[in-house]
This record gives sequence, C-alpha cells and structure tokens, in this order.
Amino acid sequence: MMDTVFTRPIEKQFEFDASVASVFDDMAARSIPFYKENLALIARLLCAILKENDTVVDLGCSTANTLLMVHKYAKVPLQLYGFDNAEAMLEIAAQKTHAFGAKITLEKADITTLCIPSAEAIVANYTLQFIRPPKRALLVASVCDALTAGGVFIFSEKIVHEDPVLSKAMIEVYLDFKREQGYSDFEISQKREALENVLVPYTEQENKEMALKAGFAQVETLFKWGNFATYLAKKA
Ligand SMILES: C[S@@+](CC[C@H](N)C(=O)[O-])C[C@H]1O[C@@H](n2cnc3c(N)ncnc32)[C@H](O)[C@@H]1O
Ligand SMILES: O=C(O)C(=O)C[C@]1(C(=O)O)C=C[C@@H](O)C=C1
Repeated sequence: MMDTVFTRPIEKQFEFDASVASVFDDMAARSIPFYKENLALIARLLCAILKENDTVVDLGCSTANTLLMVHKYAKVPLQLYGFDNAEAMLEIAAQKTHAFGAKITLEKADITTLCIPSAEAIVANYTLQFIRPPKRALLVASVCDALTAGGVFIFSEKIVHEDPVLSKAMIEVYLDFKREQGYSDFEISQKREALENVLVPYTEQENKEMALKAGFAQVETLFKWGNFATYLAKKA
C-alpha cells in the first residue's frame, strides 16, 4: 500500500502505529536511499559468514524485510529471530513470513529491556536512532554481550555530519531524493516535524565510538549514501 500518512495534517509525534505499519514497506523503500540494495548486501554478507544452525537476531525487525532477505540468500538452515514492540508491524511480518514459507520466530519485546538471545549475528537496521541516547549505549553493550566470540553486529542509521554546512547541504540532497520518490513538500515537512526529537541521529564518529565503547573490537562502514550509513562491528 502507498504511504500517504503525512498527506494529512499531523496531530502527534512519529509513532510506529497501525497506519505506519500498513504502509511501512513503501515508506521505507521511498524514504531510505538504497533500502533494498542495502538489506540485500547485509543478507548476502551474513550468509557468506554464517554456518549451519547459526542464529541471527533482528532488533526492530518491523515487517521482517531484513530477515526475509537473509532467508532468501541462506545456503544452510539458520535460526532467525525478529523482535519489535509494535504489534501492527509484527502482524504484517507474520503474514509475509508465512507467505514466503520462511521459518522466523517473531516476538513482541522492548529491545531496551530484552534479554537478547545468544547469536552469531545481530542486526538493527534504522532502529537505534529511535532509542534515547543513554539507553542506546546500554543496548549496544547488551548486543555485544549477547554475541558469540567473533560475532557481528550490523546496524544502519540516519546520520548527521560534523560540519554544519555539509550537514545542511546533505539534508537538502536527501529532501530532493524524497521529492523524486513522489513525496510532496507538505508531506516532507510534516514528517520532518513528526520525527523531531523522536529520531535522534548520530555522526559517523559517534556511531563508531558507541560500538567501540560497548566492547566491540572493530567497527567499519559497510554502506553509505549521504545521510544514511550501515556499520559492521565485530566482537573479538
Ligand atoms: C525504521 S523501523 C526498522 C526497520 C527495519 N529494521 C527494516 O530494515 O525494515 C524501526 C522499528 O523499531 C521498532 N522499535 C523502536 N523502538 C523499539 C523498542 N524500544 N523495542 C522494540 N522495537 C522498537 C519500531 O516499532 C519499528 O518497527
Ligand atoms: O523519512 C525520513 O526522514 C526518515 O528518516 C526515514 C525513516 C528512517 O530513517 O527510519 C523514518 C521513519 C520510517 O520508519 C522510515 C524511514
């Protein structure tokens, strides 16, 4: 279904409610540059690393797009787990999982208090940005604890740049991208307002430092387009 959530005047801050969930796949594809390509890259990489029966945990799985991509590229059976606190997202995830014949365990949980299952790989795509900064650091530390030795944490984020002039210019480039995806200036400004103080982006350096402080041995950028980036952090 096409995303028209912000064609109407907004009355509240951005929430992953039933109306967002019902159009989420279209919203993500039209709001995140290279969304599908990035998920495919992550899934292909995980499938090249993981061994039979290894566990992949997706934090903030929404409609299960990342896990379904992993299912698509998997060469051996994997244990796939998706967690989200939005019921409406999980309902759509369950329908899609069933339709694709994928075995994915979906559970409603607040990822900031969840006891994350032990895993060889954990992903959080465009999710940490919605977690308040003090809790975000604690969550990343618990991700590191939950990973087995040599495990990987892949996370994607909307980012800001250190330099304010570059940051502003990059936002302009991004707004142009959204216009090209068919969003009107009204929809764009309404969503921007709704996301204010809800989506809190970090700089590239802040994201990398957060991962290193949480206990990861190394972190690198896997993919980047303007104000969106994906990182791979590896546990020793
Ligand atoms: C932008 S979406 C993630 C998109 C998804 N990972 C993908 O790549 O398609 C963010 C998701 O995080 C979930 N979320 C936000 N805060 C959460 C929390 N504290 N616990 C669990 N899920 C949370 C939201 O419900 C939403 O589905
Ligand atoms: O539309 C925007 O401005 C966005 O930041 C896109 C974004 C995200 O990055 O998470 C915001 C909310 C939706 O969940 C989907 C995508």
